Amino acid sequence: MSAIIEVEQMTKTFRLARRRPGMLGGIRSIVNPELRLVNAVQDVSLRVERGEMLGLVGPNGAGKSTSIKMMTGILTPSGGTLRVAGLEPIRQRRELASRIGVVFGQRTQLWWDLPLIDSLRLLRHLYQVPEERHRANLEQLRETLDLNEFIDTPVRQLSLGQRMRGDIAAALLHDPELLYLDEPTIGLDVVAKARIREFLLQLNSERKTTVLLTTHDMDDVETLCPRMVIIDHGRKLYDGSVADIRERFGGERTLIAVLDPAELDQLARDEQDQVVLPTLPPGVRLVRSEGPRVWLSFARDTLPAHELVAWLGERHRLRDVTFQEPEIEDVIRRIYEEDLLLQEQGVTV
Ligand SMILES: Nc1ncnc2c1ncn2[C@@H]1O[C@H](COP(=O)(O)OP(=O)(O)OP(=O)(O)O)[C@@H](O)[C@H]1O
Repeated sequence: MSAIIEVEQMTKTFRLARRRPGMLGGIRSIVNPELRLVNAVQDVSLRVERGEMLGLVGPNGAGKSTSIKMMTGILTPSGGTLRVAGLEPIRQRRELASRIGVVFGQRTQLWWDLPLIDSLRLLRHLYQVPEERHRANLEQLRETLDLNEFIDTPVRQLSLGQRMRGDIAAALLHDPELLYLDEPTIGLDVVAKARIREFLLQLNSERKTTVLLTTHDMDDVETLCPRMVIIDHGRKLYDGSVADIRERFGGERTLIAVLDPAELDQLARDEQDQVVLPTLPPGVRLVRSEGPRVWLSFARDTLPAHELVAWLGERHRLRDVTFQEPEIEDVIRRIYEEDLLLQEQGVTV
């Protein structure tokens, strides 16, 4: 495989003038500004192979957008080396622009007052796409993104989901090898989100376009990205699969067992009329019961799931068992709230 993004120790420090209070302070701040440094991105190294779909996640202010802006040549890094599609983003910004597509979910690159189709035609000249290639791409994107019903509508009248589809089409008209998406599903309803995700999967599998997306929606990552990178306080804290992070920080699993109804009458009940199992292996808790169904919670490192099933099978007549993993959304929230990755890596902030 060959890398499309190679970033070594990318760093960005913003210098902000701190305003002193009061009128006199305001004047002093202009004459003799007191500077405050914001370490937005600190020593981030990242390698992305061609054809990958990578999710960049992290809490607000973590440094995701700043990282993407440096990788697209919009912002000059304070340190580190960057190569994207074999180019240096700042020095070869124009060349890079013709090789990558960028979508910022909160902003649009379309002309607000023009019908969508006019924007899509204008972009041909901006990116200098050969006419025939542009025509073929536009035709295909109209079809796959289902743009036809609103392509003659001015952009300002489009719904958020329609505008996002228009923006994605605009970013792909010049056949980029790499597509950056900054929060592509923000504010969209479930149907619109599903549509965008389906399209991105198709784009990646058919055209082999590399996709790098930032998102707060863990469903985006679970559906689209075999690999994710977690950034917090400007540092890369995790690089791996969603399954792995769930395994490491997922806390407790739940086993739902359906008992034989004939056995239910023989089991004790508590004051809420919930079934009480006489014994359970150490580390396993009965969380609740409903009819013949019991919910058992257990830490993934206390005992393997199959052993718990075998243990129950020896003592009860089981009709069915299913497992529930913690929602990835909850796992990630715990990681942010409890600074789990920062602590693990001994980072103090
Ligand atoms: N132009 C700027 N000038 C000064 N500080 C900035 C600038 N842009 C970003 N920052 C600061 O850099 C840090 C990282 O911001 P960034 O926008 O990259 O975060 P993010 O992970 O994209 O957050 P969000 O999920 O909220 O979009 C924040 O502390 C932010 O206030």
